[in-house]
Amino acid sequence: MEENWDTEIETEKLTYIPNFSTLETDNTDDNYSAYSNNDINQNNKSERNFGNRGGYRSERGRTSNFNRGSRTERGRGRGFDTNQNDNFSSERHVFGDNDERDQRRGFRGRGGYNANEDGQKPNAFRGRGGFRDENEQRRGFGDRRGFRNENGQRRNFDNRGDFDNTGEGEDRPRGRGGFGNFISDTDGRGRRGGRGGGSQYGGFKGKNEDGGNEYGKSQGEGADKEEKPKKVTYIPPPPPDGEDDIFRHYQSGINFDKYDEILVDVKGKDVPPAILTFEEANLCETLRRNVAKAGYIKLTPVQKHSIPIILAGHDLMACAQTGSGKTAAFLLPILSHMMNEGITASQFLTLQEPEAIIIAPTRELINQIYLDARKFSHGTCVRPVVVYGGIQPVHAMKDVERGCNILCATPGRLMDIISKEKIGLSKLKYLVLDEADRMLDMGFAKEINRLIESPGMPKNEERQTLMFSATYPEEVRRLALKFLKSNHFFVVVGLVGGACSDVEQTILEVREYGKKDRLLKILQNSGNERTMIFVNTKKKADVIASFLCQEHISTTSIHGAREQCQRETALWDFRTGKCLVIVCTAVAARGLDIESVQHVINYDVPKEIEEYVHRIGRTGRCGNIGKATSFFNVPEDHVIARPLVKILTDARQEVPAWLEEIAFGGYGALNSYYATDSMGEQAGENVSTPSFTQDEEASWD
Ligand SMILES: Nc1ncnc2c1ncn2[C@@H]1O[C@H](COP(=O)(O)OP(=O)(O)OP(=O)(O)O)[C@@H](O)[C@H]1O
Repeated sequence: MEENWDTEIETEKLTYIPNFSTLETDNTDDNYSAYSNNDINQNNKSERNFGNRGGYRSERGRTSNFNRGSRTERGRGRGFDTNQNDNFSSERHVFGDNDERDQRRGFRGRGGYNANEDGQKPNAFRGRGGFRDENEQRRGFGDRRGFRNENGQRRNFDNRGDFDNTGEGEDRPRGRGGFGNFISDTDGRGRRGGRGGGSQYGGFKGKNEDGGNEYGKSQGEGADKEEKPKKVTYIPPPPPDGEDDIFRHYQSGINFDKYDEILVDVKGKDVPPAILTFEEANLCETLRRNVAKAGYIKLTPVQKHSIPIILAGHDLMACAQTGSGKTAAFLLPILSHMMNEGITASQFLTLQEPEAIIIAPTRELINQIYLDARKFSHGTCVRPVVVYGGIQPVHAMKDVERGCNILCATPGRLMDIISKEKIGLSKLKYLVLDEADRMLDMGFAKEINRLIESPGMPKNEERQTLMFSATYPEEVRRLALKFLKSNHFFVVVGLVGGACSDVEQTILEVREYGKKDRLLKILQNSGNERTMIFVNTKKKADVIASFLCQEHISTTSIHGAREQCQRETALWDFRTGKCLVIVCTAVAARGLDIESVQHVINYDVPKEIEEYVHRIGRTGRCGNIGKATSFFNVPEDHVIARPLVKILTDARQEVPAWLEEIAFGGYGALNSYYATDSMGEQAGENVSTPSFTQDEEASWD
């Protein structure tokens, strides 16, 4: 989690400035996930790709995509279609058989990669120059490129790398070279097969490595020993400036008014009375105007109860269902205070002392909160700033120096910027932990403790501490007390940790080997629904995304091993509808507010029930309805059966009998399940081992 800021600054060199308008037409930087490598791309965009022989076999052993070209009959004439110079970018890639599009295809049976659209100009891998044989003659990706093998010979996207899916669906990584790093063995051989490998920027680490390799720390056995830490050069595009963009919002749904029926419990003494309208909040004129422009007419329950408590200067822990407006519940009273009491931070001081610090666990979420803060403070003198991992630190610091009243930050970057004495804490009045239970659990507790103990941090009694989440496991609630005043309030809208009642939940019993087929059927039958698919590992996210691309479903992915630029592009593609499907890890489970997500699919059921609640809460937001489908693989997921049944029951959802039996039938039920599974097969035959272990995305920041 700790980021090596010095390294980044020392080697600072701006190489890439994305521009969303370009990104739409030029996908060069959103190559598909792990394969993508801006490192390579930015220098010579045409020289990237995938080996036509490095194959990805489908579950039944058919070689469909990333084909082994000349080696297999079926493979001939197939491969990647890229209409543009991108690889694996979400939408344009079609992996099909011969058709007109073949003209421009890379990775064809014999042809290399005609990177240019017109096929005229040979970029690296054109003509017959694709991958040849194992003696490395006439191998595509010419010898000007990286990807050496373990023996130091240059190798590109060797056919021995990549993905071979053996028969019954175990996505088993093999591979020694090139994009072997895509899915590599645990032994690390071939991982990141050499300099220039995709792994440094968004490539994969092996199973036992942790996420977020934004500095390209290469640790695998097969890693090039000379490899230096990579600098972070990404500068996110400036947020949109026009009013239309700043205030863009989606409509609240038909169930918005039903929020009023949810019971609210406020624990604490002398509770300030709830407000019923925005007028009662006594916001200044500019804030009121901004609230109206944002499309807010009526308060949600968490807003009704939290705003007066915060305005009265109290500490607060608030729990309300996903998508019910918690962000505005803390932003509006903080801004209102600032407007009434005045702000002090001034421009062009190297040490900025913000009045408010907001922390959230993921980069994308903190950015979203920042955009909300920017929206509500539009036209005022309050200046919100955002800092998070994966972007050029110098850029972030310069932005802070321009003046910072509200600092939105991920914890690691926050601690870095404090230790660099760019941010002082002596004027801090509000400390907000969004997704508070996540911020206080094992993943981030150390950072939060360090923050609280930082020099200058006002004591509990001298600052206002606000915590928001849809879930609060009991042990976290106990931990939270340490950071709150003793007379704090606890607002509970509905049930603590309850799922959003506007999401229709379906639990399907699916074994590991059957998940792909099931997923495909669901997506093929669902028309054009915007869908988020959650898996438990970064590797699997890419595997499933490539599988869906192969099946002509425009898909992108977001996870901790992708470069920040790619993560943001993926999210943008999904938000704008360029890709209808996004495959995600836990990194996208919390807080993200994306319009019209109709369906959440838990391809893997998460290990913790809280994450389940947050994941399915990406749909059914702000009174809109949504649905969530979860593939419950009994051998792997039985542990979560009981809390899952509770969540379903509390949300008045149907509980399948088999799930109830597993949840409450004890070992007997499980044993009988193993003895004869639902398909009537004998014990053991179908008990799959997980393809991948869950790789905790602890370093989200
Ligand atoms: N009073 C309101 N009227 C209309 N829209 C609202 C109102 N309050 C919030 N919204 C909108 O509802 C959506 C969800 O809000 P928000 O992201 O704050 O939810 P949340 O409770 O923080 O969700 P999560 O638990 O997933 O983080 C946003 O698009 C937000 O702009």
